[in-house]
Amino acid sequence: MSEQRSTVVKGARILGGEPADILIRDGIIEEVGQGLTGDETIDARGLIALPGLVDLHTHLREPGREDAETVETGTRAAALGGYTAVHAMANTDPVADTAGVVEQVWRLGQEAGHCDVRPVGAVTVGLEGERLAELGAMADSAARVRVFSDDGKCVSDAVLMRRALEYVKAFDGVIAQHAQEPRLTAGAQMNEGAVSGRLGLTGWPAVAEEAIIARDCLLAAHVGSRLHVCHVSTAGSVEIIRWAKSKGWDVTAEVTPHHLLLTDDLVEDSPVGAYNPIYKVNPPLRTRADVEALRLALADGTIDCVATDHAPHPVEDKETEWSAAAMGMIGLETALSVVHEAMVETGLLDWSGVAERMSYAPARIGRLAGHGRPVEAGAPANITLYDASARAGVDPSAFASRSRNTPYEGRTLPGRVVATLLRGRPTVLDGKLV
Ligand SMILES: NC(=O)N[C@@H](CC(=O)O)C(=O)O
Repeated sequence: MSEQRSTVVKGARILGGEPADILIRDGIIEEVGQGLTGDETIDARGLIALPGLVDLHTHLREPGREDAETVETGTRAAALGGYTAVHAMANTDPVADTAGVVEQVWRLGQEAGHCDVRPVGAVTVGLEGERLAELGAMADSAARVRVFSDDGKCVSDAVLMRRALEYVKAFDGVIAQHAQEPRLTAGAQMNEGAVSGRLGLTGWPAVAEEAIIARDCLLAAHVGSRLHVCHVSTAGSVEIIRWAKSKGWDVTAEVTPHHLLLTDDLVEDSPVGAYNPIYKVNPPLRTRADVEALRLALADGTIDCVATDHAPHPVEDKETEWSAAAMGMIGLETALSVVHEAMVETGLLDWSGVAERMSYAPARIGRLAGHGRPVEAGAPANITLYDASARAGVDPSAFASRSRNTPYEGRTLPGRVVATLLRGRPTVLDGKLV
């Protein structure tokens, strides 16, 4: 039998270390060393090699809102952002609450081929918070669902939450909770605090997030199951998660890039004026003190990973008055640069810390085989090549996402994803889709 063609990535600094060559054959890293040669060569001199990024929280909008994003456009954006796998959230139309829908999303991901798409299953039928969805059927389906979430809505009924936590133990699943006590946030428009007071917008108190996280940590401990907390946004939430982890409970958490960088002051005073819905997001942007606590928690491991909460919306749903605008920001194509600025340039994380929080941990939490492995011999060749010395203004018109609702337009961010390899096959080269 003839040997598969090989590729060598030349001179990459794995996790920012000394330059090395990475020899890839048949989708697997065969060898890491010096002076390696292959049938094809990718020049990676000066670039940092990271394990392919994994997102636990992506809204791909298909089926149902293809005007905002499709699996094709969202996974193109993911590849350009350095991702080799994304978890597609369940708040589609129809909702991903059956084996049929999750298999459809999984197949669309395979057909698109830009990165692996692992569907998230809804916890409750129609995200309505009344009856458990077919969790077992989704777990057993071809999509092999392990992460379940009603994201966008909170599983606020404590009995249902308990049952869901118990149920997923059978297949090592995890409930990813969108922690938002609904009655404490009825009509809420932005973080409750000094800025919401001045602007006259209904506040979204930190306690609405923290109360649910505290309850769910206790429930997860009570039934001995796994809880994952979506998009942690307050300093108080960090304290609760730190406490739950100190007890040895199986609780993990994510933070979004935007909650690591942006604050609620932007709603009042930003380069684009006040009341600009580009800053409207769920959970809301919080205070500088919250941002500082989230950064420290990500650095010390209290928060396990970064997840984008890439939430595309069409122009007509965002460019409207604040109270009518949709909540959400896109993030796949800027995530690594934002983490670079918030965590690496501040000295809080090095590149191995970034690899842990943007690749290893999310793959582990999602039980996603084949991703989140170190760049070393024997691992699948899922690799992101990053130019940490680049610096450029964010230009949304260049994005692959179908939507443009980025809060970073015009802002200069560090770094640039130069190439992404999915099982050895380049999905992005020279910063462009292959
Ligand atoms: N994160 C967001 O602001 N929006 C999410 C869902 C949500 O409301 O959490 C979306 O689907 O648009």
